[in-house]
Amino acid sequence: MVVTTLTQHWKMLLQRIFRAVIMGPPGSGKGTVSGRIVKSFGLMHLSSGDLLRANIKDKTELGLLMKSCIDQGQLVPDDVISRLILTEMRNIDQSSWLLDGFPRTVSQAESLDNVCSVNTVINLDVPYQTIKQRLTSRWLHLPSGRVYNIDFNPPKIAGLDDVTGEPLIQRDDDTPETVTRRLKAYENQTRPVLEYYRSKGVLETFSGTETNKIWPHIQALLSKKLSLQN
Ligand SMILES: Nc1nc2c(ncn2[C@@H]2O[C@H](COP(=O)(O)OP(=O)(O)O)[C@@H](O)[C@H]2O)c(=O)[nH]1
Ligand SMILES: Nc1ncnc2c1ncn2[C@@H]1O[C@H](COP(=O)(O)OP(=O)(O)O)[C@@H](O)[C@H]1O
Repeated sequence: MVVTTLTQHWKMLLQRIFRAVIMGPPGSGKGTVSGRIVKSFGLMHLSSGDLLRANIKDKTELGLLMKSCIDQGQLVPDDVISRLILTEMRNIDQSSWLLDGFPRTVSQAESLDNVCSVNTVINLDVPYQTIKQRLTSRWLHLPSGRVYNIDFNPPKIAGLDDVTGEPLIQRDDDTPETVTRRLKAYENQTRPVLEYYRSKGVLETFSGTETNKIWPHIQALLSKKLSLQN
């Protein structure tokens, strides 16, 4: 008897390449939902924030240059992040993928469009008040990007990653003042990207305050879209 896991099942269905983007303000649950999408559907996951933090941790020239920008709650320059992401995408261009945190400006969306078109954009619409509460209790496993929350999904052992047992950190840009600046940047620079994708007919918005309530709707949408395209 052939036993296939759920992920293998979706990988078999994903013979044609499916390209998705997940958007939403800081703390809306992009990383959390991405983890679930990867687990359920086997898409490759590329997170611009994880990539930037890996560069900072490794003290690359780019990381050192971008750190102050990120710590001040500003977006890094379009040309820098577009080059970084589009280069990384070459490693996964034979697979179906999910971009998390990119594009964040209309200019970045146009750069992506010059390379390929996106099938679906998942937009997490979570109230700012909910976000502010979540981010002060976010903990991160830097090497993997796994996120925890003291209230929502605490690690099994406080301060340690469930999988590796390595220490968790709090992000320098998760202070209340910096979160306010990041929300302003979202409002001014990223919200127009939603309109950009809405006009292309690929935007799917999910509103709510709890990831566990939003997730079944995202799961249903992706099951439908992935079955339809094969
Ligand atoms: N209380 C609560 N926290 C959540 C929920 N969903 C995600 N989180 C936490 O909120 C924080 C931000 O989520 P994350 O996925 O990192 O958001 P991102 O910044 O959009 O990638 C993390 O600490 C998550 O563990 C939820 O439904 N309720
Ligand atoms: N596409 C992007 N364009 C510009 N800056 C970015 C981009 N992605 C990430 N950054 C920078 O990295 C920071 C952290 O991003 P991310 O981990 O996606 O955080 P968030 O939890 O705010 O969604 C952003 O506040 C910004 O400074």
